[in-house]
Amino acid sequence: METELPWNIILASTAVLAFIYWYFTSTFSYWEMRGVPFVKPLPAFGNIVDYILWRNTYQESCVKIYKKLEGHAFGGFYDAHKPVLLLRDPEIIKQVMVKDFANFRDRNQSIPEKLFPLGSHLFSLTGSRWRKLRMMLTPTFTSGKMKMMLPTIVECTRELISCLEKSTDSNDILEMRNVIANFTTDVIGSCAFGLQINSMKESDSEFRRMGNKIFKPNHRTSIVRSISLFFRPIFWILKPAAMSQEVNDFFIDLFKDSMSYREKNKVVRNDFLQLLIQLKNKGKVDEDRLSSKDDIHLTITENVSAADAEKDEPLGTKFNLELFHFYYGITYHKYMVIVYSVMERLLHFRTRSWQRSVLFSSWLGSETSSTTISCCLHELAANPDIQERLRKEVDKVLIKHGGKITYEALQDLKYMDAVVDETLRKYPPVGNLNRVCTKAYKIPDTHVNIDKDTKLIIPVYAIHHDPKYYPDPEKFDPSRFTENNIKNRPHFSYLPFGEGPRVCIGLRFGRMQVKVGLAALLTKYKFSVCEKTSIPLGFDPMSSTITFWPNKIFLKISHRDN
Ligand code: HEM
Repeated sequence: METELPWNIILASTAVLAFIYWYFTSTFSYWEMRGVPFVKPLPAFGNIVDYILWRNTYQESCVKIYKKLEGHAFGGFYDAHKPVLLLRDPEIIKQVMVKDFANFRDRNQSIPEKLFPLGSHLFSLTGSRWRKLRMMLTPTFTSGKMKMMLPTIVECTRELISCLEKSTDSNDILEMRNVIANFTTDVIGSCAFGLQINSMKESDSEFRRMGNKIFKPNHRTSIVRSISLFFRPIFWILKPAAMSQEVNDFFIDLFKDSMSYREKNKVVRNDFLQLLIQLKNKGKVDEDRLSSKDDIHLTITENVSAADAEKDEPLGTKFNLELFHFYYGITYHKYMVIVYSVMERLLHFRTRSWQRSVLFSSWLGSETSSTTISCCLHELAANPDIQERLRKEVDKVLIKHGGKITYEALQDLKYMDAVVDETLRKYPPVGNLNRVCTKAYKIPDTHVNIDKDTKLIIPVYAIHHDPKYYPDPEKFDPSRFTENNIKNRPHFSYLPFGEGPRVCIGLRFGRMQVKVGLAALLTKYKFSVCEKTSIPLGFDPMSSTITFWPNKIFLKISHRDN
């Protein structure tokens, strides 16, 4: 008997397939129609197939796109099916990040607050609300405040050094990413929670375990991330496990207990928690005057029209916390989120000016610092001559400053500055900067118009590895950062902390933490490569679109004189 073809099913399936094909390719003429050079996309995956399939990081996908656009100042590509403009030329980058900042004020990280009221924080805030918070925050990042925090960080190095002692006796091989993350966790514990976490001794501490739940790249967050590239609402529906009540409650209780302990026992320390207590009791924090010319770097120089200023909404009670990073599993500014949420819960009902409390949370950016220190140790181990030169400098400077790591001693570590700069060049923890066009814009001297809401990428990692600016880019060479060599490069070819009014607000805290950690380690220990060290260093493809995690960094550690 002849079976009848199920035409209705065939037609329905064809329509569904046609719709899917249309959905994933309908935007693919976007750049061609605007006369913008672009990289040919693959249906559905656009130009980031390797990232979506976890074959490389987003930064590495951008390197491939950057190379394909060689010879162009900018060009288009597709994030799955979303058109994105990639900027290559330092002059255009400067134009977007500084000169015409008013047209590109926001990041592409904004979150619909109605849908997800806890999603606002300095990194993701947009428009006038971002500007207002940024202006409030800036005075808390002055060199005066940094100087005040330094002893707390130095204190944390003692634990690091003493715990490594055992390993050096037996010439152990250590996974340095983990060791350094313990150190930066201790810094956070101490500066933000006023606690001695002792992560080195108790690497399975609850504090660490909860932190890892949120920030470490994992399969769940990576799956959510990949699927939501195709269909955005998935992002809001499939919340990664990190967003659990357990994690929130843990940090909130911890913070509450530390605060009430201090108040009851009249304990005073130079840290974030102290500033929070000040805020709670006085309604404001004593602000430092801008005390150094560098501080001006952090202030907003953007011109604000009177109309814009009038539109300023108060941050108000709607101004809630950053939990967005939980969703993407972004390892960006570790623990910042925790403090945001803790402060929200604690202060929301107690003080009308609670919203100012978010100022201090931004002080907490340790993931980027721990990536920087561990990548730097990796390079120092692979380049023993550089390690030795740096150690000699540290010795000399410490002798000059009475054997103490002081703020002034850190300023004298000039070669270390070059080593850190070179580390941040080769391994910029934030591998791509992003902006979104907030007001339609014509790229100067071209016929190209950028539509409002277009996403822009500044591919920091790719630029830092472009032989045009950094010959032999895979070579670790701190001499690239002598005054002369810096002058000979276009300014916007080095962007580890971003640029313009949205430059990293914690850059000084980050650098200070990195330099203190390195100085303490080098005075005692020597690092060398071993059979387990992977050269070159690879990256975890599950890293987020913004930051990347290096793979494990195995190094041999011994006493410096061995
Ligand atoms: C080595 C350490 C660090 C690196 C490499 C780094 C890098 C960056 C980069 C590239 C940006 C984006 C800038 C842009 O879009 O132009 C950024 C933004 C930001 N960083 Fe950092 N960062 C570090 C440490 C820190 C620390 C220690 C904190 C806080 C204490 C911090 C807080 C922030 C905040 C709040 C923003 C958003 C600023 C805004 O939008 O106004 N960062 N960081």
